[in-house]
Amino acid sequence: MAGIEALNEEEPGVSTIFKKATRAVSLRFEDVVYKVRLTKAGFCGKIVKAEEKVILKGITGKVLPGEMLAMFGPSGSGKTTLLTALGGKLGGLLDGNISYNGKNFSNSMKRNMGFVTQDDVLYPHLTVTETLVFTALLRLENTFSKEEKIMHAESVITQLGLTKCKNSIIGGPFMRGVSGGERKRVSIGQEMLINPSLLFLDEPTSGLDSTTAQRIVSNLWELAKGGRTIVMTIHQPSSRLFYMFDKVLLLSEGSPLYFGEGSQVMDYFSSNGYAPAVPMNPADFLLDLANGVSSNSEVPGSVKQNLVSAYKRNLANKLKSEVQDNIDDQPQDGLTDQKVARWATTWWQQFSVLLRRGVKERKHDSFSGLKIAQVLVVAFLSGLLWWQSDVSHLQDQMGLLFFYSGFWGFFPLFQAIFTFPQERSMLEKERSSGMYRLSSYFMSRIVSDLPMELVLPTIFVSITYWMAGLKGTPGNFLHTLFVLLYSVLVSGGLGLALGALVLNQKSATIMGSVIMLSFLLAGGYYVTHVPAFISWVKYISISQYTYKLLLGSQFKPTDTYPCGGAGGVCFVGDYPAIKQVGLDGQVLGAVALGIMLVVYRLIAFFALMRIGVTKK
Ligand SMILES: Nc1ncnc2c1ncn2[C@@H]1O[C@H](COP(=O)(O)OP(=O)(O)OP(=O)(O)O)[C@@H](O)[C@H]1O
Repeated sequence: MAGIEALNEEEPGVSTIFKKATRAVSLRFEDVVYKVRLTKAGFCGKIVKAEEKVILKGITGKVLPGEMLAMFGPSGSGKTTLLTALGGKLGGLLDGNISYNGKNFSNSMKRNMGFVTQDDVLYPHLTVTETLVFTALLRLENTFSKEEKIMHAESVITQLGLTKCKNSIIGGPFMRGVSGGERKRVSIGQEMLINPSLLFLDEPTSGLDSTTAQRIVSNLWELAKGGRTIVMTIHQPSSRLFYMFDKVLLLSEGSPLYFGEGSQVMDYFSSNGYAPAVPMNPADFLLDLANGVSSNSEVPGSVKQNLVSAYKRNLANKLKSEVQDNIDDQPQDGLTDQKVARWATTWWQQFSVLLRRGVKERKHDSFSGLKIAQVLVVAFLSGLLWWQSDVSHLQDQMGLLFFYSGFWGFFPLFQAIFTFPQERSMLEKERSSGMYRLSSYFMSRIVSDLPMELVLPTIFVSITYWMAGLKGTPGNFLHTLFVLLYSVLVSGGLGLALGALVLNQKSATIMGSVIMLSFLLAGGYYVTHVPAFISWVKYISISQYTYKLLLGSQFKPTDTYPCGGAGGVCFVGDYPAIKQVGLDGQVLGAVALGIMLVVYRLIAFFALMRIGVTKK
């Protein structure tokens, strides 16, 4: 392992933390079979055909503390599926036994396990240090002080060779940030922070140059030698990487072709009549075999068939008895779910860390110049159009109030509708690793979005109200502003609920437009004589209640407006279009909006509960 030492010399500080695993975990899996049901939808989405596809066809093996297992196989051979199953993240039609120190997957195991997915799920605007510090604050137990948690994050930065880019942002598709290799190391660092006893990694080296790949696998090798159990999928590692793996699993179309010592894999295939014609990288040779390519001039199908039969003949039973061996002699750490608290930190800690992280991540987006410009342009334009209108143009003033309810129905709805579809993968990743409660995440998200939600409509009303010459007393102004802010929160809640229910930006946007348009049409401004069979829509219309409350903020039934010419006046309450909506029932309108405000948020919360649920 001279290569590893050389790399370690380059990185002072390597191995100074987390030398040993806190817990030893032996992972055993026996006859793991995974099926999916493929459905074919016919007319109107009706399922006309359902068939089962077997993705994993009886995989058996064990990985002990201190060992590193690499899973090889062509694309689509089932590596990620097996990794996900072993990581306790796969439900559905999964058969066979998977045990961790002889026990089923549990909360205590979840807290001791790291899982690095193939795609890096990271916030693009946070720096490397911020990303790791926030993760440390959320994932490390309260036996560490805040300063110690931050120190751990910094040690991981040093250990993974990220010091040079620690203050760079992660970046994203439209924003230059750290390199792909550095991003991958940040993802691994997030898992290393908790000093996991069991670490799963899905293609940690894909897309990286061989030196960076070597560095990452060396780090993992070191972690394994500290008593951890490491399982990874990997595509075509170089030969020097290949020999770092203690154990190797070769898959082809879901069937195992080999499981055992990495150092013996070439001998095994030679003894079965498959040896490379020229010296070559063992990983390339294994991949050729799994693809049915051999120098033995056989037809591809028969190579795979022969190897599957050879596995059944030579390895299947041997492995099963090895997996059963010493099954009761597991590392005993006495940790049970009863002894391990479900969460590493308190609700309040989670809330405040998530709030700070959310504000940092979204400050660019929330107060983007474009958004502010959009609101300012519309505000000044409507201020000019309604310039110094007065009660003699009652219909115009009603039009402005209805425009308030429409614009501030759509705007917050479309701000909020993207929230959860965009956060879905982050929520999935973090919730499945038991990082925080859904309630602390949800509350932090709502609170961190509040400033933007409330500041923009306040600016808007402050501009248009005075330009348009609405009632000039502070009381009337504040009344109008509060009604509008209240309605903004309700529309935002509807957006959150739709986004959380559908989790798809496109569908949620279409649904949002249709619903908001229906609310607007039923708002009482465009049509006042609605047939009885459809008039119920107004009772669920945010626009109708907002419009009613806005009218109430400006007019009393006994207010007068000029009518009939020659100095005649009429009561505002008798104006037909106002009479239809009614200035009475203001409290009921406010209560109805209040109910919607709560209900929409509850719907969003319960809809999110399905995200990141892991198999127990
Ligand atoms: N839920 C599912 N429904 C249908 N097919 C599925 C499902 N999950 C996995 N598969 C199929 O199972 C096979 C194995 O997928 P998997 O992602 O595990 O392969 P892989 O070896 O990790 O591939 P890659 O190296 O490209 O990541 C693929 O053919 C995939 O399309």
